Order: sequence, then structure tokens, then C-alpha cells
Amino acid sequence: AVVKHTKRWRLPPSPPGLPIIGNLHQLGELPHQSLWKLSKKYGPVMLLKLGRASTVVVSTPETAKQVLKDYDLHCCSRPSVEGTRKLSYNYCDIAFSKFDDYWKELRKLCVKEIFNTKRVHSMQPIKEMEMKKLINSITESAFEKTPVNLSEKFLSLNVGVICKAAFGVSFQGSVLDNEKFPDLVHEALEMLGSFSASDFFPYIGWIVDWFTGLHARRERSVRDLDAFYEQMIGLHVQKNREGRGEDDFVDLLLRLEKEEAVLGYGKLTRNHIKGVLMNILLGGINTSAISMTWAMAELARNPRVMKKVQSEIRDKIGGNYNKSRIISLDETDQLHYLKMVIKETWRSHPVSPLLVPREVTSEFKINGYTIQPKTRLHVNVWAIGRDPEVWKDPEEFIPERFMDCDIDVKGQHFELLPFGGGRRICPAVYMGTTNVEFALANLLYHFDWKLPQGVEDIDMDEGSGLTSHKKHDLLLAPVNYSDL
Ligand code: HEM
Repeated sequence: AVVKHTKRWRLPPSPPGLPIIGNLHQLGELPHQSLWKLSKKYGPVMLLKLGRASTVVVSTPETAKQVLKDYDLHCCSRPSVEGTRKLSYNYCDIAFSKFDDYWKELRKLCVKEIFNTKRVHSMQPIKEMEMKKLINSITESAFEKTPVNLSEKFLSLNVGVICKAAFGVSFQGSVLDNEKFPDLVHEALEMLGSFSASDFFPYIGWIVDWFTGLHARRERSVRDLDAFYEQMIGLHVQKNREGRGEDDFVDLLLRLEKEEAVLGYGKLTRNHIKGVLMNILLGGINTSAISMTWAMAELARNPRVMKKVQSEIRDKIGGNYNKSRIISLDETDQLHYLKMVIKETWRSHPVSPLLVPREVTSEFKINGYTIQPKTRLHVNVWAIGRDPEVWKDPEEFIPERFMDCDIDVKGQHFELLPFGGGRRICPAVYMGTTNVEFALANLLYHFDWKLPQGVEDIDMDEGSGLTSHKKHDLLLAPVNYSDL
């Protein structure tokens, strides 16, 4: 009977831990990197104890496939976590909601109405307007020969685009133009990513969160965001009352609320609207900005690739240089080398290196190891991007590796998963990809980019937190195309 028992319950290997905290101390500043190192010793399926939370981490394409495809249905829920609970109005959103009928129906609806190709195309005038503003400001810096802080520029570009698409263009001069707005988004993201003792130590963790001040910060951030949503919704209700038509994301959600749309367990309420707005704000802005920043940093460090991608863009556009030329969505779609550069960026710098944690709802096996219900599950996409079994010279930035190869980012190729996979895959793959392509194509067409004077190389350090972003802002010196 004993033999049968151990056979049935073969748990994944675990690094030895300490009492109470388990393996928490082994995570360090950059958990995806520490876990990658541990996986070299303990294998592609590891079980860690993070405080009280049993957590499984998988680190190869083969094990990622088992999680995201073969056993997706067993593990596509989300754990209850204090930070996300507060920000999502008790999981009234898409990203942090449990796997249930509400999530299924809300996600389906948003995919149909918000994340579709038509919407992405209708965002194009907004993107062009924001891009023109950005090009003008960079032209000025080029003229004055001052470096540009691209991390900041990309963030404000995406704040502009996503907010105008979600909340409408007619609210300039209102809450959206508040200078504090990017800070608000930043603070909320940081809070989501910061270590919360309550999540690992039920019953007593909140004491730690009180002492570290996290609790107060979280409350403040949630309150500020809530005030923002309230103002935004108020403006839309007023606009709709006055019959001024426009069809942004908020209008759509308000219409559903009015129609008393039923999703899963009940009617769509104001809190559900706010939950979805939170996902768009926190899921849509930073992710694109971070990807753009990494891509430009890699290009600046790899002059060969920079030259090649710029030639592709400038050859494709052809003719004399035109200062007010904005490269369209259709044109970017033809830029095959640029697409390879972006894939290579996502391979080496996935924005969400451990994806969003999943929760197991029913038992299954990975590589013969039992994964029990309630376990938290991470796919270490960052480790997969550096797996020498999959990628030749993984530390090198070589976009050509994607030439004549059908690997895409839509969740079917488990060696490249910047948007995750399975039922929980990012619903905005098309929106996110086209955002990044559009910004890079235009900035690479209009300017050459050099290291600022006195700077020899760009550091590629990663900052800690939920996302894998460039730790130090990226500063590059632009040269106008017309001055080349
Ligand atoms: C380059 C841009 C982007 C990247 C790299 C990215 C990446 C991701 C990743 C890795 C996940 C988790 C997938 C998983 O758990 O397996 C995710 C989920 C999600 N993303 Fe994105 N994303 C991007 C853009 C966006 C945009 C523009 C929006 C909205 C406007 C968005 C909204 C969401 C939502 C709502 C989810 C939750 C899906 C669910 O749990 O069902 N993302 N994204």
C-alpha cells in the first residue's frame, strides 16, 4: 500500500526551505532569475513553499505546453491575492477573476467589443495624433542636441493612446491631462508588484503589511484610482445624456450596465466596469511601453541590427524624406525584419517574466509529478527564452533566428510566450503587437539614435516588481533623418 501511495503522490522536487517562510528568501530581487537558476539544479518542474502558498514553477517549452494546453482546464483560475482583490473590486475584472462563468462571459464580451481588429484599426487616428506630438518633441531635442528619455516618452505615448481609446478623445483638459495621472498608474503597478506578506502568511501577514506601510499605500492607491474612474464615468454619463455620440470603451460598458447585461452570476455593475478599466489601464499601458524601451535599448547596443531595421523601414517607405509622414498600420505589417526584432526583444525581455499566477482547481500531472488543487502555478517565460536547448546563443540579440520560422506570439509556440497562452492568454495580442510595431517603425524612420555623449554602453539591468522592465531610464540622442 505504501508503494502505491508514493507512486500516486510523486511531488515535484523542491529546493530545501526554512521553517515558516519556506523558500521565500530564495526569490531575491528578481524572482524569475533566481527561479531560473534553481531550475537548473531542481529541474523544469519545481515545487516551492512561499510562506503557506505551495507554488509550482515550470521552466521549459515542453512543461509550459502541459500547463497552457494539455491541462489548461485544470489550472486556469487565479489565486486570491490581497493587492489584486482591492484593485479589482473583489475580482470584478478579467485578469484576476477566478475561472467561472462570469469571467468566461465578460472575457468573451470584451474580446468581441474591445479587443477586436476593428477597434484596433479605429484607434489609428488617436495613435497618429499622439505619434505626431512625440515626433515633434523629439525633433526639438535633436535640434538642441539633447538626449531623449525614451522610457518616459514611451510611457506618455501609451498613456495618451490607451486612455484616449478607452475614455474618449473629448476629455482633454479634464482628469486625463492631470500631470499626476502617469504617477497614479505607476503607483498602482508598483503596489501590485510589491511583496505583500498577507499573500504568503494568512492570519498574521497583515501585521507586516501595516508595519511596512504597504497597507496604507494600497488603500491610497485604490482610493485615487477610484476617484479617477468616478470622474471619468460621470463625464461619460453627462455626455451621453446630452446625446453627444462617441463610442469609447466606457460608453460600451455603460451601455451594458444600462441594459442590465447578465454575466455569469449576476448583472454587470459599476464595480465590474471599474474592474475592466483597471485591467486596461494597468494591463495596456506599461506592457507596451516596456517592450518599446527594451527594443530600443537592444537596437542601440547592436548597431548592425539597428542599421538593418532602419534600412528596411526607409526602403519600404521610399521617396524623399517627409517630416510629417506617419507610417500606417498596413505599412508596418510589411516590415518583416522589424517584426523579428520585436520577437527577439520579447524572447530576451518578456514583460511578464512569470506570467500572471494561475491556480490549480483539480489535480493533474506534469512530467509524472502530481500537482494538487490550490497550488499556485507560474510559467517562467524568462527562463524559456534563455534555454540553450531551444535557442542557440541565447545571450545574443539575433533577430535573424526568426527568419523562415513560423514561431509567433499567439500562444501556440511554447518557446515564445510574451502574452502567455491557453484560456488566460492576453486578449490584446493584436493591440499590443501593433502598438509596439507602430511606435518603433515611426521613431526609427524619423530619427537615427546614438548613445549620448560620454556614454559607452547601455546597462540592461532589470528593475524588480511584477514586470521585467529596464531598471534605469533609457536615454538616447536622436538625429533628425533630414540632417543625416
Ligand atoms: C505588448 C503588450 C502586452 C503584453 C506583452 C501583454 C502580456 C500579457 C500577459 C503575459 C498576460 C498574462 C497571460 C497569462 O496569464 O497566461 C496578459 C493578460 C492580460 N492582458 Fe495583456 N499584454 C499586453 C497588452 C495588453 C493591452 C494593450 C491590454 C488592454 C488594453 C491588455 C489586457 C490584458 C488583460 C485584460 C489580461 C488578463 C487576461 C485573463 O486573465 O483572462 N494587455 N497580458
